[in-house]
Amino acid sequence: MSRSTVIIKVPATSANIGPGFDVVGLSLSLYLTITVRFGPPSADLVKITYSGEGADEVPLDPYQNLMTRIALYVLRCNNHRSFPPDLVSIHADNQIPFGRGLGSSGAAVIAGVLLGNTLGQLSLSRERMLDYALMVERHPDNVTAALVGGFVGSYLRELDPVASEAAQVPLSEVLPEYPSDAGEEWGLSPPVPPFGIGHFVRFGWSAAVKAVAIIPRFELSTAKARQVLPMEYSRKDLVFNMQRLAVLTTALGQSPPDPELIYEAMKDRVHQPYRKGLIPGLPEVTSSITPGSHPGLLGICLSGAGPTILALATHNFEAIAEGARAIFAKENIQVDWKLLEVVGGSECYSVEAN
Ligand SMILES: Nc1ncnc2c1ncn2[C@@H]1O[C@H](COP(=O)(O)OP(=O)(O)O)[C@@H](O)[C@H]1O
Ligand SMILES: N[C@@H](CCOP(=O)(O)O)C(=O)O
Repeated sequence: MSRSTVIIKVPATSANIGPGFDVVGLSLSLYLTITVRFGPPSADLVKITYSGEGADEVPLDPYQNLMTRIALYVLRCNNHRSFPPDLVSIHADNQIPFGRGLGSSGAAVIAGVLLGNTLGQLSLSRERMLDYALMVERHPDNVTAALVGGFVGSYLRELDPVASEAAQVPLSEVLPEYPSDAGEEWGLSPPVPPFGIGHFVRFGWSAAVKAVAIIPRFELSTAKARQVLPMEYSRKDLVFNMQRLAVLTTALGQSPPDPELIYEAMKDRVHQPYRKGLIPGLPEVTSSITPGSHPGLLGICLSGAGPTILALATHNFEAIAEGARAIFAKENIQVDWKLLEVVGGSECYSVEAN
């Protein structure tokens, strides 16, 4: 009898929430859902299919696809040479748009780690799975929120020199682009993650606070949006952000939420000012849509590396989204918008095979 079908469900995330660059993340109600089917052992390569976002552009070769490459990385770190012979197919149904600042790659990384854990029957702890994810996605905000869910703050532990060196391995070595005709020996000894790289805490979240995601119809890769950031910051700008982040992490859990406090606490001087050249209309959206002009709004910022705008609000969602749409329209940018809930973290469960 073959193993039960396994479902892996990973939420979208919005990172930074204004001042918390590379520190805070929020899991949101759009999902990457993977269905993993098993059957009689065979030498055939697993068949990958996609539906939804990115289906027409994502590689379906398991040695090229981000999710299955990560699963293979986890397997090989745990002495499994390849995908198990009873793995028949993987279907990914994806609601998270690519390259928009809603954590599609973070979700794919977490899905890949959970997949590797399932395929190898490894029983990794949640903390250990985070170590694997952080070897691939080096900023913890998206992957931690996608794994554990909610409004989450995280830091990377300072590692001892040996562990630190292991964690600095170039991504191309952690995740080699396996050639499709890769032999058995390819990538057999990948760098195993040090233990306890990432640490996190979940903050309170007021049930009254919803997320309006205003999603421009263009992609911006996170790598490109990180290249425009400076290497150094002034003390003034760092203090500006830290003061706001300290207030924000508690303010978003208070009932009723205070718009005056939150609007100011979602301002940022560490990443948004440098990204405005990549996202026409960004400064006007974040400065002219306010709790005064749009009652119900609490705060507004870039979602992750952009170009999506995240507006946190208690009501008046459509008017807020339409206000942003009008500003982007002046820049000839079309947008879609979605009202999202803050949700729990990733799930992995078995269902009866059919
Ligand atoms: N479900 C997925 N399966 C495979 N690859 C994915 C998936 N989701 C995202 N990716 C890869 O990640 C890229 C987007 O990553 P990134 O630039 O970090 O943007 P985002 O803000 O969406 O995370 C996509 O172009 C694609 O190559
Ligand atoms: N802190 C990162 C977050 C990137 O998030 P993504 O959803 O755009 O991948 C950054 O701001 O670069």
